[in-house]
Amino acid sequence: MKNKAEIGITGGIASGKSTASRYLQQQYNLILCDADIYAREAVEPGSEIWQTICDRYGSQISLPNGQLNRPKLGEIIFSNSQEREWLEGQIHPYVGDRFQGILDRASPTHRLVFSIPLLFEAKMTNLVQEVWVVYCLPQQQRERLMKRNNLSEEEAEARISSQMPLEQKCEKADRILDNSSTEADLLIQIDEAMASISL
Ligand SMILES: CC(C)(COP(=O)(O)OP(=O)(O)OC[C@H]1O[C@@H](n2cnc3c(N)ncnc32)[C@H](O)[C@@H]1O)[C@@H](O)C(=O)NCCC(=O)NCCS
Ligand SMILES: Nc1ncnc2c1ncn2[C@@H]1O[C@H](COP(=O)(O)OP(=O)(O)OP(=O)(O)O)[C@@H](O)[C@H]1O
Repeated sequence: MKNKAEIGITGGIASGKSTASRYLQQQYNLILCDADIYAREAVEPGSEIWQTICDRYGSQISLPNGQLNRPKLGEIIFSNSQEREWLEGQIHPYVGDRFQGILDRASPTHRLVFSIPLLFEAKMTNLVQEVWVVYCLPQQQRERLMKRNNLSEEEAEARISSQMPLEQKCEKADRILDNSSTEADLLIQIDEAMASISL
């Protein structure tokens, strides 16, 4: 059993968390545990949370194969903060329990990195020893998100503004990774960080 993961990676949507955490997994053999995966697991067809969501939003929210219509759910929750908080209230306890279960089962020799987009918002800082925030400039974040998810400027802005401002996350960070230059530059900063904490 472990009390905490060595590193918690957070940041803004599309700021570069996956890029950073994948590198820690591949280059440094840390075991990567990703909140987005657990949030998807929580709403697998047939689960209790899936049923609760279907009951609330009706047939518009599921696809013919039973999976949730994620773009539709995104439209609903990113344009209405009450609905977003309701959905988070369903999913975050499941995600928190999932991380706790991993700590309970981990051997002290395992080195873990938890990637948690809403680490501060969902009050999950107690799960990790150090919080690393991946930062990029607001305009880059918007452009990367629009490009990757094929969103309009307005849709991208709604998603970004539903999270704690990235500047505020940086103030709470133990370490800031600046991803406003190239991806290669981000990886160099990770190498420097890893050298200084000798994991
Ligand atoms: C709204 C949903 C269905 C949209 O799904 P979609 O496949 O388009 O996006 P995906 O799940 O890959 O999330 C992409 C990114 O959006 C951001 N994001 C997700 N949920 C939220 C949220 N509630 N508030 C702010 N940002 C969020 C995160 O940075 C995440 O990495 C989905 O994001 C969801 O179920 N969100 C609620 C669960 C949650 O809070 N997840 C974050 C785990 S800490
Ligand atoms: N330094 C960079 N320069 C240009 N594009 C980048 C850079 N770093 C990441 N990207 C691109 O930006 C997008 C977001 O990166 P990534 O998926 O790592 O972010 P994320 O924080 O994990 O996103 P999400 O919150 O949506 O899960 C990806 O398409 C990625 O290829």
